[in-house]
Amino acid sequence: MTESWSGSESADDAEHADRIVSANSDDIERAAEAALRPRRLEEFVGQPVVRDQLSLVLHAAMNRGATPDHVLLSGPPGLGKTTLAMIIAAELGTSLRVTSGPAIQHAGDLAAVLSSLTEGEVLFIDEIHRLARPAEELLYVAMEDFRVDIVVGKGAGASAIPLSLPRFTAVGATTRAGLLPAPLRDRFGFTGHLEFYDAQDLERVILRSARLLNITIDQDAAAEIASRSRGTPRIANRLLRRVRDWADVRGSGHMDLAAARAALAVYEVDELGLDRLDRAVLHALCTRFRGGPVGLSTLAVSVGEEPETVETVAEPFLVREGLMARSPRGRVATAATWQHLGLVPPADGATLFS
Ligand SMILES: Nc1ncnc2c1ncn2[C@@H]1O[C@H](COP(=O)(O)OP(=O)(O)OP(=O)(O)O)[C@@H](O)[C@H]1O
Repeated sequence: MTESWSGSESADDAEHADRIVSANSDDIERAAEAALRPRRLEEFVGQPVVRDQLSLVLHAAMNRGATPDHVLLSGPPGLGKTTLAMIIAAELGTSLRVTSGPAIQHAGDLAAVLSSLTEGEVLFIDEIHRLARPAEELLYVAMEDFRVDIVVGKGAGASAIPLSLPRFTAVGATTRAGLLPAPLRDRFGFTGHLEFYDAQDLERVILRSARLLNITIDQDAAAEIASRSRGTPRIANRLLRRVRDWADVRGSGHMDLAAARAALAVYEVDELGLDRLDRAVLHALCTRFRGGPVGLSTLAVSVGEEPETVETVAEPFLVREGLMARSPRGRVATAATWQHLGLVPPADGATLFS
């Protein structure tokens, strides 16, 4: 399988990839991740529903000697969409071409990529929801009719010359499936939704990565890292590397439970996987605003962050874990928030006891 890359990070991704519990990654981390990617479907841990459905789609097409339907993979960052795109190409025994929505500025950029495809190749379009509209329209036709219309000339004298394309499989990845226009969504014959991983599956991801990195790790240490990894393999692998650093420098090199706990304490990742920013937000909510409700901007200012950072970086996980609730009047602490911080809620507070 060959692979080429012409992508770019979104501003959002680059900005927050330095957080140890960020689900995003930067280019340096992607290099470290490459060695840990499962290469075949059977190595891909967890996500049994998507794995099974995808296996059927691929094998049915292979049995018929046909090119599989286009595949859309949706789900939060770091759950394995890029990995699955690579696996699809490997299972089909073909090569993978990689691009991304933000890397394609003009329809012509996409036309160039499409016209260089060879028969049966897989074209991976990361962040497909960020494709420019003219490129999107070109993609509809390419996916449906395996054709691009090259426009020659301008204005009234312009004409379109159809160029037929080899049959290919498009694999789109998106963290925001809801932003995809329906005509584009409809051209994918199969959509796989990746879910957050449970602790057992993350433990398997960690044990597998440890094997590949030649690290010996106790099972309870792997379980400890898994339980702090926010349901995300990318975070699990990152925490594993940080625990290995600790074990090598301050420990005996062996990764046991004590080493895992000590390392994660150094990196300020608590037992629920919250980091310093998450805890600062919750602490301010409870101690400065008596559990809320408080507006996002006021809350953000109180922790010295931009509202957007609190909203996009800290809040989704806190809400998912039931540690914060949104109400029409602002952000509100829950019973779990007070409990996690070891604080007692005020008797007349607005805390949600759900
Ligand atoms: N099911 C899995 N089994 C083992 N490792 C996995 C699995 N899913 C993801 N990983 C690991 O997690 C890392 C991140 O995965 P990947 O880059 O595929 O995520 P992504 O969903 O494409 O993220 P993004 O949306 O940021 O592009 C990879 O290094 C990969 O090794």
